[in-house]
Amino acid sequence: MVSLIQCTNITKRYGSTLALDNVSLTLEAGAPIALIGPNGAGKTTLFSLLCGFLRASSGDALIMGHQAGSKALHGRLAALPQDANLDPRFSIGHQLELFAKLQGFIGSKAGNEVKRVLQQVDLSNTYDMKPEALSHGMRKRILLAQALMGSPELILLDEPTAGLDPPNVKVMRSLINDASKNATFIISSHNLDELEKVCQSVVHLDKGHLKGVVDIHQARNSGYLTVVMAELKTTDQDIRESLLSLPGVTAVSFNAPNRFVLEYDSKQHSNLDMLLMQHLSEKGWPYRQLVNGRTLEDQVYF
Ligand SMILES: Nc1ncnc2c1ncn2[C@@H]1O[C@H](COP(=O)(O)OP(=O)(O)OP(=O)(O)O)[C@@H](O)[C@H]1O
Repeated sequence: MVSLIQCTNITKRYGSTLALDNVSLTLEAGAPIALIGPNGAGKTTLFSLLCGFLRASSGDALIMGHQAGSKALHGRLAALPQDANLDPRFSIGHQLELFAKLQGFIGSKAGNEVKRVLQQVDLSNTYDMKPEALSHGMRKRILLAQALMGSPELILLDEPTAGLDPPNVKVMRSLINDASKNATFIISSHNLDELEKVCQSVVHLDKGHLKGVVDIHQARNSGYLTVVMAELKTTDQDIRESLLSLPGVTAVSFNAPNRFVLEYDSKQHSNLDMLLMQHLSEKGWPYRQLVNGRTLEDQVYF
């Protein structure tokens, strides 16, 4: 079977800057995939290479079996760049129709496709409006509609929720969830909490290197407990020493104030959560939340 994306030894240099360093990566179609990494990690560069906007200095990127940027991918891949914008001069319907025509929709089919994608993002009423009449969240949804045009199989979204308030983030998440039944999304973002809610796997870049590809939920649920404590009068060190005495506990790490991740042998000690609750209660250390597994942030950055 042909993989959705197959990158082999991709290197990209901008002059003396090495933006991607020998990245090899295979991704399959399916649930949304997150692309993460600190500023300058190479995320936008990787997106641009996959879209065919840039050429690798060396290495190969195949998308659905075709060279990135090749004509065979026309209409099968779409991207929403981080700085994408709408033209303030034209109505939403007008500019989306133009885009539909560029995609190959002819005559009334272009208008029908625009109506279809506007309906998909629940903004049919904006057809005759100009961008200035829309909120930031609505404009992002219009840009998502543009990416959905022609029903591409692969959609790359660069920071789709940047600058959105929580209700709009939720709407965007739900739209992506619905659309991911028919397309594979790769989403680049710094919002790990949000990615965790939408994506199944994570591609982690750092300084141009591929640090790994993680299946979020599989890694999350075996052998880790995340505990958020109420305010404590004791030290992290006291808690760590005390918890390390519990059966099967191998490590306790404090990655944020009042929050720790406990690592344990889940095969031998499947009921550690119960023991932990009892232990905390005996010690008089009240906790707010106890979750099986680790957050995405803990998985990739600690
Ligand atoms: N056009 C360019 N010319 C020169 N250097 C560039 C260019 N584009 C990116 N770079 C450099 O390449 C490296 C990777 O940049 P890139 O934009 O791909 O990272 P990123 O992970 O998308 O960062 P961010 O999260 O800040 O958007 C950085 O060191 C950046 O300064």
